[in-house]
Amino acid sequence: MLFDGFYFTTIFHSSSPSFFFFILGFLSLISICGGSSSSAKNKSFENQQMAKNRGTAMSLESFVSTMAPLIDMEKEAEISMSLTTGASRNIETAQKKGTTILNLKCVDVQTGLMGKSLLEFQSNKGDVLPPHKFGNHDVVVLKLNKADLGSSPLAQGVVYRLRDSSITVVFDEVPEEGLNTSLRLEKLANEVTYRRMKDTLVQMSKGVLRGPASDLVPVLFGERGPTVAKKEVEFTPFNKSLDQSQRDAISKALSSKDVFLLHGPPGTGKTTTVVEIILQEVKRGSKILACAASNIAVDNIVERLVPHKVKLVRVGHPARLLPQVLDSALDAQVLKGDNSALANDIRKEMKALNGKLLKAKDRNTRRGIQKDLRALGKEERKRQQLAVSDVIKNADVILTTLTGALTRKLDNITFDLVIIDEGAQALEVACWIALLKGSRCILAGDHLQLPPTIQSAEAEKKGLGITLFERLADLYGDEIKSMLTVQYRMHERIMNWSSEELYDGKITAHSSVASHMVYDLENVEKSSATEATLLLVDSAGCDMEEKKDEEESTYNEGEAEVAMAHAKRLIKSGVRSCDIGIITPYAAQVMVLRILRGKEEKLKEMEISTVDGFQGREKEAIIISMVRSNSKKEVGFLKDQRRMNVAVTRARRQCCVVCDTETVSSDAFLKRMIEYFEEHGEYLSASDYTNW
Ligand SMILES: Nc1ncnc2c1ncn2[C@@H]1O[C@H](COP(=O)(O)OP(=O)(O)OP(=O)(O)O)[C@@H](O)[C@H]1O
Repeated sequence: MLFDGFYFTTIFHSSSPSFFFFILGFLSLISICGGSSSSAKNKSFENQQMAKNRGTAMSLESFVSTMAPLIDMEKEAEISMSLTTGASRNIETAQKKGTTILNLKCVDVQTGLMGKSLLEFQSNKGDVLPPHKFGNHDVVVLKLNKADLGSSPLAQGVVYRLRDSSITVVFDEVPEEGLNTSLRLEKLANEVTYRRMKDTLVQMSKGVLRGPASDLVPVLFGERGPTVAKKEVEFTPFNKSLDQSQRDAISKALSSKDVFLLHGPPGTGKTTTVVEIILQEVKRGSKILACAASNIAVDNIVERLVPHKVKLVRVGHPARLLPQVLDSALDAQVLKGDNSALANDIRKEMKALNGKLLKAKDRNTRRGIQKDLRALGKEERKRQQLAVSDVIKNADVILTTLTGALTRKLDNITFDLVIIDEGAQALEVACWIALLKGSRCILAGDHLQLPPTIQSAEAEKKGLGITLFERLADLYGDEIKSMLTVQYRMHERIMNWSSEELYDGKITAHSSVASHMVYDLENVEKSSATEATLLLVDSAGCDMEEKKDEEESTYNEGEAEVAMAHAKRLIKSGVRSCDIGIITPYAAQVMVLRILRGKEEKLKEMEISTVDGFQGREKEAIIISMVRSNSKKEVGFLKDQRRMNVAVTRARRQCCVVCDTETVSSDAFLKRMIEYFEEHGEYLSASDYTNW
């Protein structure tokens, strides 16, 4: 059974992709990016986006009053998608929607992640899990399979690992009973995130003008212009291989006194540059809060800082961290501290006293023990808090997700600099959680890739999706922004399409990648499959119409077969399956592709994902299945230029697009893309694969 295109169908009403501007206190929506016209080739998207408009400044007050209801809308939209409090009151419906996984058995229990319990679940039948919307780091509850809706859970945990046939969840403790029976997992709406954003808005409406960000707030709301050091800061790089655009950006960042935007198109070393900025700032004696919207982006920075022996701490739930950064985790460092050892001794003492209390018969003795226990409890909490604050105070760099920055552990800690990576993928309100803690900020990102995912179409329409990065780029333009211009991922033919369409042709390919080919990879032979850099496989006229599943999500079985066939050709020429990725805008198509992959042992390691799920990643060879093929020539959200930009730029050495050119060419932007592939790449008919 196929099912819903998940949120993508509901979130992105991209038949008219639009960006919206605020105008002084009133929410005024001005579309600056409607459907492309056929003569739009030279009208760069970047220019449209960057149309400088100082009139778009928005007051703090109007920001708060506009965002508060939008956050509520977004929260409601997320909750209505979840089972327990949402509209779907039936467990089978919830499984269909993907918010519950029924009929599970616990197949493994392990201890790890600083004393937590890792439980692995598989389907009772032992095969692939049913289609679901669970993702890494989601908060879930475990229940007996047959338990009533609304019944209390056996335990609440965090998703740690997801495989096609199993899901591993981290719990604080192993549930005492029920593990031997049939179980189900329910995904919870993440209300904490919304609460934290609302708390931040409240904070912004009150005392920010006295807080650490008091000088920053007026600049970010356009009341006062940004300032820079009189003399551009010179520096000796730690990373000797930085290119000129990276050096220029770092110098500009170090010279900025309040705000700087690092614009990093795909593969241009944005994180490399962020890491160098952090190292330079630490050298200057700054205390830095480094954040990103996602855990993985935060961990990427941690991983790259560790070899430089920076005093850093990663704040966050251990289940959400990459295993390789666990040593940097706050919990791990706290355990090593003196105060933590003391707290531990106190807990032992309390355990012994509790034993005595159970045996004590005399009232006075009992009272005395209880008094001691209270005092020890207080001391234990104090030592525990001290252990945490010792680590935080000692660190030069604290790294956490944006929402993680609201933890009590960071209360009253102020920073000289707040750095936000993936700044163009974070809600502005979420950015403010971190920004309120510092007097200066640097945002890194690319507003020409996909923006944050928004569940509520209405909230999106009313401007929730406008990122701070985008807003500041509009407000101040190049005054506060530098773009990285050398990319280290793609063959230049793959890059050129993106560079011309979205970045004014300003990107160049580094010589190490400019002409690299699939057949240059170890053990890969030259063949018709590996010789192409760009490959267009056309399904027009091949009877491969798209279909809709019962929840109106789109898939295309014919195209999926063709994408698989191309992957098999690559593997036959020696390409490792882990070096290939198939991406598609539609989640229903992901399911079709995964079912096909399940039939082929040699394709096991090949990743299949939505485009949105693959942002920030790369593969040697990428196969894009566009799905849309219909007589009305509807292309839906394929026409969002940012989504196609992300899709194509995931490829290092080969990008293969499988599509119905007759359908997708109805959109001018996609038509130009098809023409580019035809002109600079190879063209095959889908029938060349089906008759293979
Ligand atoms: N100056 C440089 N010289 C050589 N290689 C570089 C340089 N800068 C970045 N790279 C390499 O380019 C690759 C991408 O770098 P990085 O991960 O910093 O990019 P990014 O812009 O953050 O990526 P994404 O497009 O996923 O956002 C990495 O392998 C990195 O080592």
